[in-house]
Amino acid sequence: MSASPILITGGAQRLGRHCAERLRDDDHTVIISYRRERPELDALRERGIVTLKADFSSEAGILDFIARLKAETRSLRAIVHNASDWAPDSMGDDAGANFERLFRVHMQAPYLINLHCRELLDACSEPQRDIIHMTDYVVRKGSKKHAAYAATKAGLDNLTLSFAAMYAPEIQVNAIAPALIMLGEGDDETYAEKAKAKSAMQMVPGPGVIYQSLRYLLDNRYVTGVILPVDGGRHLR
Ligand SMILES: NC(=O)C1=CN([C@@H]2O[C@H](COP(=O)(O)OP(=O)(O)OC[C@H]3O[C@@H](n4cnc5c(N)ncnc54)[C@H](OP(=O)(O)O)[C@@H]3O)[C@@H](O)[C@H]2O)C=CC1
Ligand SMILES: Nc1nc2c(c(=O)[nH]1)N=C([C@H](O)[C@@H](O)CO)CN2
Repeated sequence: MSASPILITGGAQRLGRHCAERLRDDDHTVIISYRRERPELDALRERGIVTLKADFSSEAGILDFIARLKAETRSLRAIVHNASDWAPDSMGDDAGANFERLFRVHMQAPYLINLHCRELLDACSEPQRDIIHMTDYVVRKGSKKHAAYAATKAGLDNLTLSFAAMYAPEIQVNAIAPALIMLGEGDDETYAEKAKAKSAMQMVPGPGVIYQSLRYLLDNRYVTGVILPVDGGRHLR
């Protein structure tokens, strides 16, 4: 079992949960952050996954999480910035608040956690330490309905390059840029067919392809500053 835990933010469900469970299968110690308590968290706790509550919608909330993370562990093997809000653009009075909320979870939280938790990665006794940002294919093309989401993910994309340069050679910093991986609960067959048609592979692969990508980055000592597309060939359509 690796001595230093791997942190996955937003690990209570979907891709983050899948990766947390697979990391436990691969004998890593794991810490996840969650925003909302729910019964499903108990199964993760029963597997020895440490769950820390976190709300990244304010700087104070981000800094409070960092303080509690530092009280929980003295070192980290890796940090996976997975927490995210796929909120559509608002055209009403809350457009600014919507943008700010997405800025905080997609950009300010990774930025402050990377800065304040470098010491935890440096304290890891293993030769490789990683930071992985979950971005999105949409960074390349923008979005008519999720412009704030795409812009703040683009900021996270760029932070990958800055932190890779700042933290080399001790810490590797990379991003995974997915396109459609999992459908949402409310997505019907019509949406699914339209979404599948957007990529050359024409499929909804499920979270396994993300864990394969995370595993590649965690196991490769010579990759940093890379944005790894996992998008079924969206750019080919
Ligand atoms: N699913 C897909 O097909 C795709 C996913 N991605 C990216 O991959 C990653 C995982 O996707 P997916 O599993 O669908 O993500 P989810 O939409 O399920 O979000 C993951 C978690 O983020 C947490 N979260 C959201 N806002 C905040 C906040 N302000 N503070 C703290 N936590 C917050 C939520 O916590 P809680 O539930 O406790 O409120 C949620 O469980 C994301 O970064 C996403 O942008 C990119 C392209 C496609
Ligand atoms: N935080 C999230 N980000 C994204 C999600 C999601 O469910 N949560 N889903 C998508 C879509 O699958 C999109 O890629 C379909 O084209 C994007 N980001």
